[in-house]
Amino acid sequence: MILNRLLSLKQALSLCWQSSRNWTLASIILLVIRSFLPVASLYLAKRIVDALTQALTAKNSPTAFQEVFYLIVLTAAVTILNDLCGSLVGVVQETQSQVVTDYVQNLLHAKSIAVDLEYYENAQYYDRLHQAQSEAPYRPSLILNRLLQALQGGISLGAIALLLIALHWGITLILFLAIIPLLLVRLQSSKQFYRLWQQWTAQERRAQYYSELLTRESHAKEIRLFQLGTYFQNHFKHLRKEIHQGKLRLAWQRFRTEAIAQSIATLAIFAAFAVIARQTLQGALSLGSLVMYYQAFQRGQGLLRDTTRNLASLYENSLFLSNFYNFLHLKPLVLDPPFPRPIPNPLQVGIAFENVSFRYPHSQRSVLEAVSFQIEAGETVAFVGENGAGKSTLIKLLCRLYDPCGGKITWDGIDVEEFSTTELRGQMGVVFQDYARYNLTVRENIGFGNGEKAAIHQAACLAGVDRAIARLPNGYDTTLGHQFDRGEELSIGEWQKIAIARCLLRQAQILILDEPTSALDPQAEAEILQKFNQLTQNRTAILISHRLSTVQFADRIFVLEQGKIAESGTHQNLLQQQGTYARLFNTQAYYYQ
Ligand SMILES: Nc1ncnc2c1ncn2[C@@H]1O[C@H](COP(=O)(O)OP(=O)(O)OP(=O)(O)O)[C@@H](O)[C@H]1O
Repeated sequence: MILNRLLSLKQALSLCWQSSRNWTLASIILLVIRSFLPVASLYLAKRIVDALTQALTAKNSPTAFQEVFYLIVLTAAVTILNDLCGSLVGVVQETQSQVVTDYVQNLLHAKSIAVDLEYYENAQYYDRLHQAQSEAPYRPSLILNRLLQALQGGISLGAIALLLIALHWGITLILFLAIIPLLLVRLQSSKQFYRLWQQWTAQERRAQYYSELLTRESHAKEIRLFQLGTYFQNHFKHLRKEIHQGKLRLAWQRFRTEAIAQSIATLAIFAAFAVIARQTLQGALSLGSLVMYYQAFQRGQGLLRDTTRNLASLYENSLFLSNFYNFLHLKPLVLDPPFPRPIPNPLQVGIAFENVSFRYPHSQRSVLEAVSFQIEAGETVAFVGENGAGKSTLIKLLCRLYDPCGGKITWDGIDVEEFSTTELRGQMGVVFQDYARYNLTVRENIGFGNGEKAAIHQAACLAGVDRAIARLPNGYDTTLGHQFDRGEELSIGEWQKIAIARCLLRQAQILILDEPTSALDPQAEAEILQKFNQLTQNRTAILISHRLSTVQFADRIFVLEQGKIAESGTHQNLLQQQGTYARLFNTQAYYYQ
């Protein structure tokens, strides 16, 4: 346990060091300077009182005021230096914490990209992500600051302890022991807070979800139409109230235990003060020493209190940071082989599914069962089937967003697990059913920094969105969506065409269109289909669609039923077979008559 905490501290410090060496060094230098200043001013106060007492006894000594004046100037200089360092610490800490926060955010983003898609379909992942995202960015610099403050307090305390030991070692020991209950109480409540915070994560996330529902454009229409606003607001308020009540209960509990522990420490200080007051009256101590010891007690108590707070905070921060490391240590399951094989380019034979079975992680339901088929290089195939038959799942497996639970997928006979995932995915141009809409310029939406102007324009023409782009105020440089200033919204069909253009721009060997024309008007659909041969020239293409008119041009059509290939053949073959395809086609054709 203690080892884990120490490891967390070490990791946090190395994060600070890696992200901001110079600022970390500056913090350490300021720490060293500020550690010795309180003791210096204590010592100077003693010297001033003693010099004054001597001057009063010696009466009219010409050098007496000179010495006192010199000591006062020195004390002023020490105080100014202390204030200056205090202000500098503020600047250094703020800058450093920004640098560290950005660094940690970068690590979080890099990990979010690297983890498998599976994690995004798992509530525990979101809990972890939320915990890491909400706490990790600022905890490492807080750890460094607390550690520096604890060290600074420790050094100052050490120096004060040396002063006090000269007075009486027993008193010093009692003063230090008296603070231990406070330290234990604070460590305990830090642990308790962390435990409760972990329990609150799911509630916090749910509350955040309600808040997003209420504030995002995506739900704005339905919320107004179905009058869901108050419903979500009440849920949000209820959850927040529960969390607040939990926090308040903890704060009261913390207050009660800390008050008792704090009183023990204060009583010890005043008992010690009574002892030195008695010694002064007995003439064993000078008045200057009395002042110095009194101040030493006061500062010592303050420092001890701060140090316990810093230690408890260090402990708490290290607990919170452990979530971040848990997140960083998530292991991807879709792995690259140690020595990836070059990907066949161009594909000679084709792609094959050999007895592929699949079940989503955390699900008992089998989605694909021993599915086998071959897609020849350059061929255009289509997958059709009812909702939930497993069509999109096939595509996810093909892109290695998941690996099959049984069987294998091959390219020219080589298992796809032998290729680098990045290279494999680089060979695929995919338009998913739930394609993304980026609130960026048209050019970025299609090219993302790749592709010449002409190539982007050509992709837009092929996808049939060039005319819509021409109507936008800044053409390809128009920002799309409502998120940012002067953004222009497109229709769903136009967004879909932009996604198709994005896919076409990639020089991918395999073109995959999952419901490519679901939002397109009949004219646009007809145009895309006419161009389809041109679009898939020299490429292998996979088409998924519920509109059977869209797929009849495919070289071969596979009908998926409950995770199995039920039929396959050309459009004409399948119609002649009088099976599921013929039934679905005739049903659709009937409604068009
Ligand atoms: N991420 C997931 N986790 C668990 N189960 C999933 C996940 N995605 C899909 N499924 C399940 O897998 C089955 C197949 O889903 P899939 O999306 O492949 O169907 P589909 O044939 O593409 O359907 P549609 O025509 O509606 O797009 C469904 O029963 C669905 O509930």
